[in-house]
Amino acid sequence: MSAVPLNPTPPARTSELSVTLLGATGSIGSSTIDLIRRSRDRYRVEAVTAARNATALAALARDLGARFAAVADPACYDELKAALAGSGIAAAAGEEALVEAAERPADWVMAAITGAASLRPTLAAAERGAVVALANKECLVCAGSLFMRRAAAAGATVLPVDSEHNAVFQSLSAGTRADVKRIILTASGGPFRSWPLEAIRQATLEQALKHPNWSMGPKITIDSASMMNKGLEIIEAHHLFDAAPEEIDVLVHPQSIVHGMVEFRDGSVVAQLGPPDMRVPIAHCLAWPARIAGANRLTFAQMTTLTFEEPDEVRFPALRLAREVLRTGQGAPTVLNAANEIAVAAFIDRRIGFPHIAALVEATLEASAARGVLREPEAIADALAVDHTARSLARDLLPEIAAKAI
Ligand SMILES: NC(=O)C1=CN([C@@H]2O[C@H](COP(=O)(O)OP(=O)(O)OC[C@H]3O[C@@H](n4cnc5c(N)ncnc54)[C@H](OP(=O)(O)O)[C@@H]3O)[C@@H](O)[C@H]2O)C=CC1
Ligand SMILES: CC(=O)[C@@H](O)[C@H](O)COP(=O)(O)O
Ligand SMILES: [Mn+2]
Repeated sequence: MSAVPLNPTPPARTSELSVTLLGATGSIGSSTIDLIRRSRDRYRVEAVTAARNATALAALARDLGARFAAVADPACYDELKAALAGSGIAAAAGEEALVEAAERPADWVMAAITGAASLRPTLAAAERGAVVALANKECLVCAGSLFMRRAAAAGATVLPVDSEHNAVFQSLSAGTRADVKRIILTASGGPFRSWPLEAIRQATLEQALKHPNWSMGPKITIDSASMMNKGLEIIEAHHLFDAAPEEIDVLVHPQSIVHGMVEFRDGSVVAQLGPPDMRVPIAHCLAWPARIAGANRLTFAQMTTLTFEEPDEVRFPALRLAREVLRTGQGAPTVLNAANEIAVAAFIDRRIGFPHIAALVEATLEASAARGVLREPEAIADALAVDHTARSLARDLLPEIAAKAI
């Protein structure tokens, strides 16, 4: 294990930090804005982005005094432009507009667009040497080695926002990297943690969207229910902390109070605890290496139990698939992520059942291997080409998988 996150050298701070929020209208975006609103004199908002939520984005841009607002969907441009009329805030639309938002000169960029769509804008922020608060994990699963290499070459600072990785980042500072024995990511286990396999197979969309502890966007909430989220997080930890797969363990911890731990050579285990509120890790990244107010405090006296159990890869096959693609390497993680995005969208659209999510991912991995799609991406364009091919393979396989009784 070597020393990452990248360049943990505090950025030069002026009295005001300029920030850009990629995915401003989402769950992470809202939590970040809540923190910014509490100390308006400390932050200046450069740019904000969304996918299609133009009216909400315009309202945020006006309220925060942003200079630039962009939506991914060109069809939403007119709505954004009209909602920003007279504000002096520039409006833009399309994939390149998201990259333009990330390229604008903000000190700190929150990367909170869902999915591999985040890759190009997040990389654009990293490549100009910004401090990147990385909430999005799919960009590392899609192209982690390339992303980390290019961010390092540009002198970017990548701060992990994902609660487990933020906890590991904080815990790592208790020792030297050479003395780290293992990294432990905790998992809530999701809404189906204690369900028998037969019941999980019948799980509905409404049941899958009921996360026991965290309030999050729909895609990550479904990933938590299938435990694909933890699989993606193993791959995320591999890239962020340069950790070998066997150095990363997962423990199911239904209370979501201990977010991550690091075990050192001497037997010491250092953990970060906090309420299940993303404002805690976001505040850590926003002020790093200083500290600001984040969320409500933990009340230890009201905490009756903290429990830990091994994850079950039979009831949650997505975890096994993520471990397998990490061993396979090359383009396999890219395919896993792309197929999972297609599968989750299909489940949300009620086109497939819950167990078909992992089944579609597995079938797409097999088809990709058979067609030689799993080659190592040597450039971001290669990773995006693998992502593209995997998505069309998954779409082609979808009717056959949906018809299967699992
Ligand atoms: N929520 C959480 O607590 C946590 C989230 N994360 C990660 O952070 C990221 C964001 O999650 P979350 O905030 O929950 O997601 P949400 O669905 O709540 O928000 C996603 C944001 O990204 C925008 N967006 C979605 N798709 C695209 C696209 N294709 N192109 C451009 N913009 C897009 C949305 O815009 P619009 O509103 O227009 O749809 C919205 O602003 C994910 O990668 C997730 O895994 C990690 C740890 C915890
Ligand atoms: C808040 C956060 O970091 C999520 O990734 C969370 O961990 C999801 O919960 P699960 O542990 O159920 O996947
Ligand atoms: Mn997480």
